[in-house]
Formats: sequence, structure tokens, C-alpha cells
Amino acid sequence: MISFSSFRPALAVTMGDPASIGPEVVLKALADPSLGEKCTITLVGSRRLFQEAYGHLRGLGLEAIANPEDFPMIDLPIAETQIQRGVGSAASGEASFIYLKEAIAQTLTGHFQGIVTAPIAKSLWQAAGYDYPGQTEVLAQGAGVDRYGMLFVARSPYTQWQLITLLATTHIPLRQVPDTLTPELLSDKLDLLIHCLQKDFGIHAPKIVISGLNPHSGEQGKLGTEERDLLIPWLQKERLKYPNISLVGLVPPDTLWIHPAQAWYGHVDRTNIEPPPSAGNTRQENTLLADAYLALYHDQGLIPVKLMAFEQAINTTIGLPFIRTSPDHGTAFDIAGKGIAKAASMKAAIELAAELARFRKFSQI
Ligand SMILES: NC(=O)C1=CN([C@@H]2O[C@H](COP(=O)(O)OP(=O)(O)OC[C@H]3O[C@@H](n4cnc5c(N)ncnc54)[C@H](O)[C@@H]3O)[C@@H](O)[C@H]2O)C=CC1
Ligand SMILES: NCC(=O)COP(=O)(O)O
Repeated sequence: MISFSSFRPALAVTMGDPASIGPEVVLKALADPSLGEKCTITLVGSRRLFQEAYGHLRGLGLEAIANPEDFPMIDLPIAETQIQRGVGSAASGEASFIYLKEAIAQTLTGHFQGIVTAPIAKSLWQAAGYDYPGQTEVLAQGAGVDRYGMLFVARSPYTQWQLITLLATTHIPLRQVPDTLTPELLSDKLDLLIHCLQKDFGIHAPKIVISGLNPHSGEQGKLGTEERDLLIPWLQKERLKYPNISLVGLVPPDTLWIHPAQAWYGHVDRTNIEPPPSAGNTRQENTLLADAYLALYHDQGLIPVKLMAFEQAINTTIGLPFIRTSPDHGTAFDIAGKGIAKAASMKAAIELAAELARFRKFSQI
């Protein structure tokens, strides 16, 4: 019988936008042979463009580059002659969309337990006629789920502390954020987060810190009314719903990241920050160190995550029937083909996908 430690999940790794740093970070990440002990990998993209990227990077004198011929490949020869390294186009957007769709289709038929996606450019999907805010929504639609979330996971290289951040809203204009933050949406996101922490991370009674929206969490209505009118009443109801889970907040968004940053860099002071009672926090919590953080909008969560963890952070889609991870960075057309793209986040994304897929297979929840 297969054991927890011997199970190697099958993962599909997409090429992302073929004109971007996608092929480079994939081939750099796969050069680490230890990945082969954790999972089996199938590449999804253009064989020809993977081979060209390999030849180009080797030609630059780089040695730690995996040969794409050493991996099974789902070869999708889309618009290959129109792809120019470093120059995104409707053709490269089209190709990246088809790679993702094929990876989803094959995962749904049971070929893979998870998908690791290299980056795509949303604007180039638009140019190619695909009207999606990002890969997350294509994955959710393909899987037939309407409740899903964008979660960022990063392990500190200094302390091994793990930063887990869920975004309540994602790729929408800032001015739409307050109206989008309904109690229903917030409850959906919190439910997903709690379920994911329990099922995928084995944290059964998590502590979750929830951010305010306005400066100083609204300062009792003087600097914004969303906390007073919406967020605090919502949180009080959630505390009744989840009596065994510590829901801390609403924490002013500027203060929230101090303790996580201290834990990340290894300077933890557990005593000096108390979430202000005026912001609706009734629990006696003397630290903002938590198992996870709920940020209310994209940049509220991702500025601190990328500031601390640009090379480590992983974007994972929760709520899907399969695992999906991705590096936190984008297409970086400005450096594509120069051989200088860092692959640590892509490698971490593959490792996390393998870990989550293994954990999910053996999870009792
Ligand atoms: N998972 C995904 O598919 C993501 C896609 N994007 C897309 O990427 C495109 C570009 O977005 P930007 O905001 O410019 O972010 P970006 O992450 O592509 O680039 C920001 C800066 O970081 C550098 N950089 C990025 N990745 C790097 C790496 N691995 N090694 C070294 N330097 C790296 C770039 O050269 C650039 O200076 C957009 O179209 C966006 O939608 C952005 C984030 C995630
Ligand atoms: N900022 C995160 C990001 O852009 C990832 O989006 P997605 O393509 O994974 O939906």
C-alpha cells in the first residue's frame, strides 16, 4: 500500500506566457533533482518553445537548466512562429490561455492531482479575446466552483515561520472594493480559509487576524464607516459561528503587518501590540501573530507579502477540487531571455503543490 511519504503526486506544470520568463523559471526550477522525489511532473506548453528556451539559456552559459526532453510533455504548438521572447502579444496570450485550459481538462479527467501555473499577462488574454481577470477564475470556472479564494503562502528563510494570507477581493478596481465586501462574500472567504487551514495545512483550531479597511479601522466612523456598519457586526456573527476559532480584529491595516514581519525576520516581540478594542476586538490577544491573515483587497495583502517574501511566496487557489499553485511574480517581460529571472518562487510553488496534494490524499477531513 502506498504510504504518505512514498506518494508522489502527478503535477502538470504550465509554461505560462511563452514570451515571458515562464519557460525560464520552469526549466530553472526543474533543474533541482530533489523535486523528482516529491512529485512527477508533466510539462504543458510548446515543446519547440521549451527546447528553444533551453538552448538559449544554455547558450548564455547557464548550467542549472533542466532539459525539457527529460520530462513528459503535453505539446501544444500554438502560434509558435509568432512568439518573440520578451515581447508579449495577443499570440502569446492565446498560447498561454490554451496551455492552462488543457492542464485543467487533463486534471479533471484524473491525470494530475495538481496544476502549477507559470505566469500569464491578463492584458494579453484580453488582447486574445479571453475576458478573465486571471488564471484563478479560469480554474474555478473549469472546475465548476463558484466559491474559491486567492491565498498566498510563504515560508521565511530566516525563521521558517509561515505567512498565510487570503485576499477577500482580488482583481477589481480599488473603487469597487467597499461595495464588493458584503457579509456574504466575507463569510464565504472566511469559511474557505478555515476549511483550507484545517484540511490542507492540518491547523484544526486556527487563529486568524482580520484587517480593517480604512485608516485606523475607521476610527469609530470618523475615517470611514465600513468597519462600524458592516465589518464589525459581520465579525461578531462569525465569532458566534466559530466559537473555537480565534478571530482577531479588525486590526488597523498599517499595524497588522508588524508582528508578521518580526516573525518573518526573527525579531518577535509578543507583548507590545494589542488590537484596539475600539476596532471591535473583544478577545484578549496580546499578539498579532496568527496562522493566517485575511486582507480585504489585493494590495493590502500583497504589498507586505511581496515586500517580505517576493522570492518565496506562492499563490494558491483554494476551493478547487484539485491543487493549484503559482509563483507570486508576473510575466516580467522586461527581463525575459536575459537569464536573470529567479526561480525560487516557482520551485516553492511546485514543492507546495506536491505537499498539499500529498496532504489532501491522506487527510481525514
Ligand atoms: N501568477 C500570474 O500569472 C501573475 C501574473 N501577473 C501578470 O504579470 C504581468 C506583469 O506584472 P508586473 O506587475 O510587472 O509584475 P512582475 O512580477 O511581472 O514584475 C515586477 C518586477 O519584478 C521583476 N521580476 C518579476 N519576477 C521576477 C523573477 N522571477 N526574477 C527576477 N525578477 C523578477 C520584474 O523584472 C519587474 O521588475 C501583468 O500582466 C500581470 O497581470 C502578475 C502577477 C502574477
Ligand atoms: N496578483 C496575483 C495574480 O495576479 C495572480 O493571478 P492569477 O492569474 O493566479 O489569477
